[in-house]
Amino acid sequence: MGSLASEKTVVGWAARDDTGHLSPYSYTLRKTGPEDVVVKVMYCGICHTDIHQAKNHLGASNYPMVPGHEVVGEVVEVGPEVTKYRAGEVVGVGVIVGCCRECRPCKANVEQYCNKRIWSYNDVYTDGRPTQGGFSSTMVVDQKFVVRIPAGLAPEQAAPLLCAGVTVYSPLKHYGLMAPGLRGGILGLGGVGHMGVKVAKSMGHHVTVISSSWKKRAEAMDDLGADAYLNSTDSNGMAAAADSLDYIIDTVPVHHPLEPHLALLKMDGKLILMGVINQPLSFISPMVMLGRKSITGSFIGSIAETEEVLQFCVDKGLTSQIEVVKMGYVNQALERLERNDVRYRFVVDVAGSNIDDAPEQPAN
Ligand SMILES: NC(=O)C1=CN([C@@H]2O[C@H](COP(=O)(O)OP(=O)(O)OC[C@H]3O[C@@H](n4cnc5c(N)ncnc54)[C@H](OP(=O)(O)O)[C@@H]3O)[C@@H](O)[C@H]2O)C=CC1
Ligand SMILES: O=C/C=C/c1ccc(O)c(O)c1
Ligand SMILES: [Zn+2]
Ligand SMILES: [Zn+2]
Repeated sequence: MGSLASEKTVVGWAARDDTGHLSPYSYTLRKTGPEDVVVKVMYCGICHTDIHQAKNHLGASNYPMVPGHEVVGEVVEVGPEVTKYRAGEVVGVGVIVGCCRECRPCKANVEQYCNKRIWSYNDVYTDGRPTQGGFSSTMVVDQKFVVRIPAGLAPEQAAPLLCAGVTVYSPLKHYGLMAPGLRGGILGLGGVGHMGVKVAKSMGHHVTVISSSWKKRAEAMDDLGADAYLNSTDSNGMAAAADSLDYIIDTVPVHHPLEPHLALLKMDGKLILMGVINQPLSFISPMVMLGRKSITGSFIGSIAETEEVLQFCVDKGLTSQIEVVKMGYVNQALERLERNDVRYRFVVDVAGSNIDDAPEQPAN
């Protein structure tokens, strides 16, 4: 309880420019405010968005930038008005750490859609400081944006649920796509996609993985439990699967054609875009008109949905498939993620990496 007497200096691993290379960086955290929770980071997942941001794919990156938004840690201190958490509890932090609390999305508890949302990194907090993410020893976060990690979930397992997990859960819930027996497609079998297979299977769906090669076929079917597998470059297989899916969760992080995937949808089917792509995607209008199909997008999930997906995973005994690495490996991990060489999520063991001892690297 109580607030820190002074600002605390911590070490995070920051990108200094659009090479996206991370190196140790010292910065100060704000003093613990009345509603703040101080989180000692244990684990942080690596999402493809961390590459987009560190490498400035969206043209809005500010440096130094400490990425990381799948954060699990231990509460080490709370502000005097914090009611939800106590020191010693294991908690999670995701993509959003602030919102206006007054707009329609905020009032509807879908604060991720608030136009005044504050991102957990590459943003500016209400006190004017840059926000910094979870590849750091410590974060200070408003209790509203902190979730409890339920008993029965290992902290490193929980990390990918805070972005990848809720990102697939939220649109399935919102669009009424949780009913058993639905036929779903997961386009792009990476961090988000593999959670898509697991969550959709747990809802009782028939799940087809749509991948860019044959490489992941055996693991998709045998390890993740997918029911069918399509290689999007196999036009015969794609044609045979036309008009078969109720929805597709599209996680591809680069420009790609939509029409071959729209053709897989049944009447009223939904193509749900997840990938952050800074170039226009295109399709001819009959591809959606002749079948009343929809193309939509979805952005992570709310804090309430994050709590729900964590409990959903406990209840269903659902785990993420992760490779745990130390912070010293983070640049290799980012490179491997970018070249599609991870099954399926890297999680950095931040607490086990002694990052406070690392000498700071000069900015380039
Ligand atoms: N909307 C939202 O709220 C969220 C959006 N995202 C975004 O979703 C996208 C996917 O994220 P994530 O799952 O972490 O990414 P991953 O890199 O883990 O997975 C992406 C998958 O897309 C496929 N792919 C096809 N072409 C490429 C390519 N050229 N380079 C890399 N992968 C390719 C691969 O699957 P295969 O081998 O099967 O073809 C790959 O495994 C990103 O753009 C990310 O920013 C992430 C989280 C939340
Ligand atoms: O990984 C989570 C963030 C996703 C995201 C979606 C859209 C967008 O414009 C971003 O900058 C990030
Ligand atoms: Zn993410
Ligand atoms: Zn708002």
